[in-house]
Amino acid sequence: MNKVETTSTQILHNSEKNENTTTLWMDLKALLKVGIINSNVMTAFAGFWLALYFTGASFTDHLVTLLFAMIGTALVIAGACVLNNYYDRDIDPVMQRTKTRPTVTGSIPLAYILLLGILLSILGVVLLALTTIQAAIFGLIGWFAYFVLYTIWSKRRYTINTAIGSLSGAVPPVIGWTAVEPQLDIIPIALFLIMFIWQTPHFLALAMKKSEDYRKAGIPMLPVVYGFPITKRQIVVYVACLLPLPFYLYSLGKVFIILATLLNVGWLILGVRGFYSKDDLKWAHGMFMYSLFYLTIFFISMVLLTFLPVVS
Ligand code: HEM
Ligand SMILES: CC(C)=CCC/C(C)=C/CC/C(C)=C/COP(=O)(O)OP(=O)(O)O
Repeated sequence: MNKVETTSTQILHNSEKNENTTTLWMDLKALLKVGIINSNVMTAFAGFWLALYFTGASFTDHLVTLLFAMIGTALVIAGACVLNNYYDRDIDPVMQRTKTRPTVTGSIPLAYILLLGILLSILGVVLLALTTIQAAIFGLIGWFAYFVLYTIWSKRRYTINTAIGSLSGAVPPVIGWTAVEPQLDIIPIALFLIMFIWQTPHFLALAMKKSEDYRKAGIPMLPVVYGFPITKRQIVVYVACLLPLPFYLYSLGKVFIILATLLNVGWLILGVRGFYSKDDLKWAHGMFMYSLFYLTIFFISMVLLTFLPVVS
């Protein structure tokens, strides 16, 4: 084979290989739900950081703890997400949003996916146990709440599935805190409550957008069973319940309280406007996008504000 032919064959082979590599990477990202893992590790880090700050523990003395806590949290969440996708392999083909997952396309053998979910979960809990036993226990609680109480028990049966799923998503900040300070106090409890309440508007807005998909898959999300008006009311009530919660974090200072309250009031105004909106799906998309903006600003500002000379 002459030089030119070899080169062009190689280019073709490399581009196919590259495509397969990209496809495998995209499959793994979808399987692990990397977007949800990243943001849950962010809330776990905030819990970790605030534990250092309020106990006066040194950051440099806790570098290994930080590594085990963050990687452990990511792995136990990844394991739960992989097992959730494995369990939902019968309904995911029905929904536009989930039908390209490897559990549906078969691009990764199901046996490997099941094994991966189990191994990631075990490894994650072991790493958390290397910080404190309390962090490992909360990791197990989050895993159980997500994979057993939400995915297996409530997701396909009850509209309250979202509140049950929220128990799991509220655990990561507590994992981060207890990796440093096994004793709970008002700070991790407030972070748990904020995450618990935040998830319902975050998800119900999305459930409105995807309600036809969920109806086809037979999943009893609130907007599927009771319609948009009730869902909009629930979303606004939950957002209103966020208003008092930043005041439990008063020890973070006035700047944080003002910022967090502005975030809450902004979300509430956007929520109430939904009662007068002509385009429910556009409004729901705005509420969902605001939930991600809220989460990021809320948790990053908590950490950054501890660098202020005096947290006033
Ligand atoms: C009841 C609990 C929750 C439910 C039902 C839920 C559901 C969802 C769904 C279905 C999506 C769309 C994913 C897709 O496009 O395939 C999503 C996206 C997202 N969720 Fe949640 N979620 C919950 C809790 C959380 C928590 C606790 C966090 C973070 C701390 C979070 C962060 C995100 C992020 C960052 C995205 C956008 C990135 C992505 O699509 O991967 N969610 N959520
Ligand atoms: C410590 C620990 C394990 C914490 C769990 C953190 C976590 C994964 C929170 C998200 C919870 C949730 C209900 C996600 C949606 O699943 P879904 O099945 O409704 O989403 P899908 O339709 O996209 O599959």
